[in-house]
Amino acid sequence: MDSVIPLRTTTATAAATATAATSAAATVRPQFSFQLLANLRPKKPAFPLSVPTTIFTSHRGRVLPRCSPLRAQEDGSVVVSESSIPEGEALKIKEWEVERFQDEIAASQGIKIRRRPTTGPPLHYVGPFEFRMQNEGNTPCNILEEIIWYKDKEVSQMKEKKPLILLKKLLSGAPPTRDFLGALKASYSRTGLPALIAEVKKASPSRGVLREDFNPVEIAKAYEKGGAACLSVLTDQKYFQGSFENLEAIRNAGVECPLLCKEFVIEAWQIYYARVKGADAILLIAAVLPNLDIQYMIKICKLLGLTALVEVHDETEMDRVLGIEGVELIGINNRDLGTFKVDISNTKKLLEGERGEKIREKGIIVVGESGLFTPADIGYVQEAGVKAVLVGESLVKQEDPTKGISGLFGKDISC
Ligand SMILES: O=P(O)(O)OC[C@@H](O)[C@@H](O)c1c[nH]c2ccccc12
Repeated sequence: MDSVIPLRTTTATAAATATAATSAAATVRPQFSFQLLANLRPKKPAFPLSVPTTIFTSHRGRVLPRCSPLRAQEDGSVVVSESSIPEGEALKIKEWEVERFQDEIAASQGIKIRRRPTTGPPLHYVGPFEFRMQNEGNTPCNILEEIIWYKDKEVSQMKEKKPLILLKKLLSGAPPTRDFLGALKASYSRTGLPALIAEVKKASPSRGVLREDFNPVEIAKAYEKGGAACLSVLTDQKYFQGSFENLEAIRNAGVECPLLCKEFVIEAWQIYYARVKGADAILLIAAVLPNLDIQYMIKICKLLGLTALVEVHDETEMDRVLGIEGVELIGINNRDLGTFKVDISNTKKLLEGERGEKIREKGIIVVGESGLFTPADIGYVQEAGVKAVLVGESLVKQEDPTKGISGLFGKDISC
């Protein structure tokens, strides 16, 4: 007898349904079968909700059996034949379904970035040649999505080398973290100007290499001397030429400023890893993380003594983040990480009216991020309501980054 496998399932039901897939021939219909989930479904999904049968050919780089166990029916449904799905493959299918469910929750919150490709690269054969065809499901919609897909694979490999249990052991003897938020507040009261988070960044996908003779420790020391309240250190290797070694080296070189680990966090494991490598704060990007993930990650940060800088770029993200408990520090990125467009009036736009009111009521500190080059830019975002700024390019490019800081603020801000 045929049975229907719900394609959108919760984690709890995944294992049970996987067993169903192996034990019975089943008709797969790409629909919700739970009321609760139907409410979460976005009105206009950013990607097709139907399940492409090609997933069974390849999934997350792993090639599944080529003789597909699926047969298309006239009504558009797909029959899964009983004998041809080994249990391991059925579990992979379930895993895929759970991932799609998570993508749908994210999409319902306006998040366009998918955590992984929704279809594996479909294979086509012409004689002895194998072609990979691009489609919407296996092609990143923008650079941010490309980074996240790469990060997902990178983190899985890193986790295998350093499992959480090992990181927790390493943390038991780690020195305490420094107060990132406290340093920003103290600097603002001391200077009356937005506190500076100066960024140690060698390159970026939008600007290429910013500095050839890049010595992270020297740059960090120069920033500290110039009056930076905190530092931000890029740790992404592939797209920003950063590293965790840089973070560790700066921390071990006697720099006292609290350090922000500038990463693309998608899993809690990365927060533990950043802490082990000497971070005092970590970036959480709202364009990538659903609300529950942000809330849960903020709790982990508090547990580890880290400050969470939650980054937003538009009104939807700001409204989401303002509804999350425990947020103390919000960064407004003037750069759209999908298109690279920079517009510093974005900071002003997101702090106007009721949003600004709510931020003040909650005592949240706002950081103006990206595209700040002159004292006029600093004045503009301060006027808009920020108490801190995050600056990379305009400082890292200077021959002497210490002088770069006085140039940026129009005066010496060191103590
Ligand atoms: O170099 P700029 O334009 O001064 O920008 C610094 C910082 O805001 C930018 O590097 C940044 C902001 N959010 C990010 C998220 C990931 C990587 C980088 C970023």
